[in-house]
Amino acid sequence: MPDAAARMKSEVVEPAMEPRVSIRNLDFYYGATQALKSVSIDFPDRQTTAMIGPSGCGKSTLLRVLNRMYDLYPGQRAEGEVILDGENILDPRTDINRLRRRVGMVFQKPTPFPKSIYENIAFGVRLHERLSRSAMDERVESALHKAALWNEVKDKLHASANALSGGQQQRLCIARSIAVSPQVLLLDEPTSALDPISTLRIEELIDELKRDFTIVIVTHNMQQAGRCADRVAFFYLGELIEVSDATQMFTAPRERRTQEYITGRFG
Ligand SMILES: Nc1ncnc2c1ncn2[C@@H]1O[C@H](COP(=O)(O)OP(=O)(O)OP(=O)(O)O)[C@@H](O)[C@H]1O
Repeated sequence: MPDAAARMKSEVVEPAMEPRVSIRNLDFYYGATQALKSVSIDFPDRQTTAMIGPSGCGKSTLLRVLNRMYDLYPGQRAEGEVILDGENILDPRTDINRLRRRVGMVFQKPTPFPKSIYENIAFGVRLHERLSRSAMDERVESALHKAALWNEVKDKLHASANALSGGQQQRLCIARSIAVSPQVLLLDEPTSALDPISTLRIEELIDELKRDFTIVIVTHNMQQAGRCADRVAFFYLGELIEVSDATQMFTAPRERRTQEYITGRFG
């Protein structure tokens, strides 16, 4: 593959819509190990971008950069630019609390707090806003509606979130993230711990949510990327090899390595 990665660095494929996030020449290091190499990519507003690639290629690392999660770990550092609404979020002066409200994240394994369903949502909202009791009730209900969970939990809002099924817990985690009205929603393999029916519900939900949010999803499942994503980015060994709209990516990828990966020849 002659210089495919090098070409990508200079030739950022223009998205069809205004980017919500623009990443330019992003390098990321775990101590001496470089996990991302000069990555440049745009995440368009109100679209879903799926990040695919073999284990260890840097997908989760890129998500962790988008909300500065790596800040919690000494020795991890990012260089380059990640522009969100005109602001480079890698700037040390960035208000991390505000950033995490603007960029929500949902993890592979559902991670509800050991609290009631209601409190799982209200807790995060209180970190950022002071709402009256009735305004909070409305916020909780609206987030649960948006996460397609309201009908299943409306009669047991004060029951423990731990009593929900795995799929319901994951939708609760999505409700918790969207309750603070983020601009970007990061989903790190959100269905890999779920059964096929719950997976389908989350995929339908992602389709609904992209009307309001910019969504970036990491998935190992090519069918899922094909079903959910408007655009797909293929990473290999820390480099962005190719980013295209989903149809092109799965029917006529430009790079040989992408084709080999999506047809299951490695990874
Ligand atoms: N805490 C860490 N310390 C050192 N190296 C790390 C750490 N976390 C990840 N890495 C390395 O960074 C690279 C990228 O890892 P990352 O988790 O981003 O890959 P990934 O594409 O998300 O993989 P997977 O699909 O298996 O989740 C890998 O080489 C990995 O070994």
